[in-house]
Amino acid sequence: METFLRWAAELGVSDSIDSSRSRDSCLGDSLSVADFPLAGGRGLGAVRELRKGELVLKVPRNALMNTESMVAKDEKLRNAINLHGSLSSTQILSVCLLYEMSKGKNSFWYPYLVHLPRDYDLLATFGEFEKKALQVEDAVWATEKAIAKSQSEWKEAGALMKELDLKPKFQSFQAWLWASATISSRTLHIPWDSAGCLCPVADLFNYDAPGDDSNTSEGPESVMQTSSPLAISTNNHECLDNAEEVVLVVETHSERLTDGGFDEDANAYCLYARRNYQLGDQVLLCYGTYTNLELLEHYGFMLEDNSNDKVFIPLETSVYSLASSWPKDSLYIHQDGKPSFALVSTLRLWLIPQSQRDKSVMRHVYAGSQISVKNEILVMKWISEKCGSVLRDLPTSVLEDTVILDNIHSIQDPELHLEQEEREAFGSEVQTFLNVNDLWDVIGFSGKDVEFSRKTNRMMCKWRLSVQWRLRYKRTLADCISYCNENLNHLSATTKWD
Ligand SMILES: C[S@@+](CC[C@H](N)C(=O)[O-])C[C@H]1O[C@@H](n2cnc3c(N)ncnc32)[C@H](O)[C@@H]1O
Repeated sequence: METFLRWAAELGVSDSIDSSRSRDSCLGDSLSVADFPLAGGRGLGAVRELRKGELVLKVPRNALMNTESMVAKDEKLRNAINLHGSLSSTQILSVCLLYEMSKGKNSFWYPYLVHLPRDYDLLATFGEFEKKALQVEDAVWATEKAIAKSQSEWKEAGALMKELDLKPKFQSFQAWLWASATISSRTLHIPWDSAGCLCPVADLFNYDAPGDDSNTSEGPESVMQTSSPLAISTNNHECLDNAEEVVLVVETHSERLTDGGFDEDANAYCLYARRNYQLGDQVLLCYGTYTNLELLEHYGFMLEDNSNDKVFIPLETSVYSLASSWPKDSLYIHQDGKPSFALVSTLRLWLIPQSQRDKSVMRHVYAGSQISVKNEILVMKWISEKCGSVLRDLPTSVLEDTVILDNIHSIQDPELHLEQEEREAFGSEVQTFLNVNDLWDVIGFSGKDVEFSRKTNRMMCKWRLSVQWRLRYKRTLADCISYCNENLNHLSATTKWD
């Protein structure tokens, strides 16, 4: 890491206001590399108090790794790419990255490349077992789509990789998955290439979800390359009774979701503090607004506490056609269990007989007000029953998933010795994992001095992510049922007095 930080300093990467001073490391004045086991692992910590909006890192253009900068240093690469103009800019960047990796120590970016992760947990890298462990149809489908997309992009890029005479290991699908995951999870946005750029040192910032502070942040634009689908709103639910307020929330949320960008005048990537930090705090970057499934797809992790998470429940086609005023993806349940403004409004309308959908009813619906207590009871009952039926149809319950996560933890813990009875009590999913990986003997060893293979470790990490994701999904549905039931109690009390 020291060699890398010295190399970066030589290129002008700096976390200091006085970037003219020559230094042994590009960090140390504002930031340092540290481990944050509970929030992204390796990341950047504050070595002093940082003020919101303050410039914390500058990476000059000559350090950025993008198609243009790689091609400029290599004529063979330039000529080959010119022959394959039909590939997307992301495919070309992936090939360039693999080509640069294949140069080993001869690559200009070698000191940076050796510190890239070896493995990723993005959906496209999931095997059959981990994919199935997601359980929820939408998530399984998103995984299949991500895998199929990677495969077809890899095949399309095959001719260019052959042209470059890459060694077979750099042409393999495994290598392609690695390169495209590196690009998906680490590139920053640049105006001149839609594939973005790899930005040494700046790609060590871990993720902070845009929260309440995002709309008042004074820092410049946010930066991560992967498109950030803007949420309709993260907290519009609180505005149920005022449709105008909802519009305001949507607008302010979409205003500022970023913490830096390429500065033409400075000819450098500039990163700013998105809030105040104390000495030792992890300094984070907002890559955009993502649900947990999107975080898994583009970055290979999820957040237990993600105010941008959304749970979609199956709705009748007639509900969607009624919801023409709201996009389909606005009909969801917030992570805290509250149904979205659009979902509640649409159901209010859907659950009232067509003959009664007059102007005054429509006005109530669009203003976010309840139509009548009777209608509101139907809405809450409907949502609660739907969530219940989704939960019942899934192969495991919240409790079973909690036990499976504990089992995964025990299997991963090198210190823990599992007694025979404990092993025999494993459920069928854990047993399948142990069978597939031939691990029954290994987990019985005291102190587990036998190490798992890299493949087993990777599979276990992805499996754990799948279980965490589906458990979070189920908890949201369970919280939604509680929310509806509370409302129902309140509404029935009201009707008693009517
Ligand atoms: C741009 S890199 C950040 C630096 C990265 N931790 C490293 O060691 O190189 C993005 C990756 O960091 C991890 N990450 C970032 N933020 C995270 C968070 N809040 N929780 C868990 N993992 C996170 C994910 O693996 C993600 O794909």
